[in-house]
Amino acid sequence: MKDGGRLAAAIDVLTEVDTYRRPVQDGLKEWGRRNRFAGSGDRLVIGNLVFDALRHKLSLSHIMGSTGARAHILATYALTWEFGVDGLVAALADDRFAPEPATAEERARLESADLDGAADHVRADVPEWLWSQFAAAYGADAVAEGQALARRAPIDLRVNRLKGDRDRVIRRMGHLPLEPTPISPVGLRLPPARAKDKAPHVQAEEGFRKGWFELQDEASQLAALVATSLAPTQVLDYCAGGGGKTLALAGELGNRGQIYAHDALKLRLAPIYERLQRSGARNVQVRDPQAATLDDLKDRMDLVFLDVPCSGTGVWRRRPDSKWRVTENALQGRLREQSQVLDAACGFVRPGGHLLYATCSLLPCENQQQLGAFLARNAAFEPVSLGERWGALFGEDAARPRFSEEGYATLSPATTGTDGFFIGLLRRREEG
Ligand SMILES: C[S@@+](CC[C@H](N)C(=O)[O-])C[C@H]1O[C@@H](n2cnc3c(N)ncnc32)[C@H](O)[C@@H]1O
Repeated sequence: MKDGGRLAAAIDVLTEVDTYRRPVQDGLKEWGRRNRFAGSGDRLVIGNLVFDALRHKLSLSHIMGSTGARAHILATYALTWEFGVDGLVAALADDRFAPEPATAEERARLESADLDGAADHVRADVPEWLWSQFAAAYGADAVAEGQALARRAPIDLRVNRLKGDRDRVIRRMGHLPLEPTPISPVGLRLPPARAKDKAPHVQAEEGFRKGWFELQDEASQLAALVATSLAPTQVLDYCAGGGGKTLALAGELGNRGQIYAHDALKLRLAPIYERLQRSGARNVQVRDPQAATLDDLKDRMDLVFLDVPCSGTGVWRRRPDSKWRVTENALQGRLREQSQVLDAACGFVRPGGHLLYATCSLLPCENQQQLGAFLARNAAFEPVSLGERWGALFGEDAARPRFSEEGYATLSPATTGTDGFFIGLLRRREEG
């Protein structure tokens, strides 16, 4: 396919995604079934166009004076992908499967790419109903935070210290442009793919199959490093899911102590068994909720790690379609789950032990406010400031997240170059 036909296909897919609020991957699959002539390269470019259009949905609507899929896709090609108006006009002229040529008004709007007079949430590409929370939390930086969340994310790898170190992985994977991550000492980063390019499929690498590394954003790596810096020997990963954090904790604990991996949903734990095998971790016990209870762990854990379900506002770079699907109702549901998880899991912490609460959200209601409410219900716990530890853990020159009064850390693409992520550390008082 030429670019003209790909632009037409992207408009079709985006129309479907917008109309039925479908995940992009479903829309792409359906389009692929109906158009079997398209190759994988075509599907990649079509997908990239749709995802990038969704990243900038509000600002592109303002520039184009239209909320339609055609306007968004044409603007993505000309502006975000930097083919310019001439490049777009040429692509549309060059292919009989292309959409209609750009109108004079479309061309003029693309030429001026004017965001003057656009509201802040439009310039930030943040859904309007969430803007008051963003603005309250990030003040003068809120637009920059939103804009950083609208860019493509790099691919971060976490090197598994049970199997080697960062230098070895760089040496053995010299065909990829890997760079050490700026903050995490076990992270490696690949730059985001540009425009039509395909991101490298790192899971096809020999090193992945051998367990030298896992895919994991730097923010999640840092949460695990904060946790293991407490040198815990008994750890409960209460919301272990597919095991991303469990594996990171295990990689740092060097097979010492015991990690219990639990999740409310047996199905969510399914990938963990194969991942643990690949990683070489031998100190992880998976507690399937249907087969085992956690009663024997009450009051015994040095550390309870809570990677709770959340709105996912911090990972919009990776899932731009989720930005427009999240609803007030869903957010309220997550808030209820988070407080239930906190109340259910805190009883496993031993006196003097720690509870680490993490979300991939940038909304204070899911983060510091959720912990504030928990502390009001549980006098046995107190906050532990990460602000004072950050430099000692990651180096005095390391980028610093925003720290709340209590010392909770909020990481974000704009401040730490990571996904948006919250880490709050609490300690159970000795007498609690
Ligand atoms: C953010 S995901 C965890 C991701 C995982 N830690 C990782 O790094 O791959 C949140 C998990 O919490 C689980 N969950 C939700 N409610 C729960 C509850 N009440 N108790 C335990 N787990 C719960 C969900 O099933 C989901 O797997």
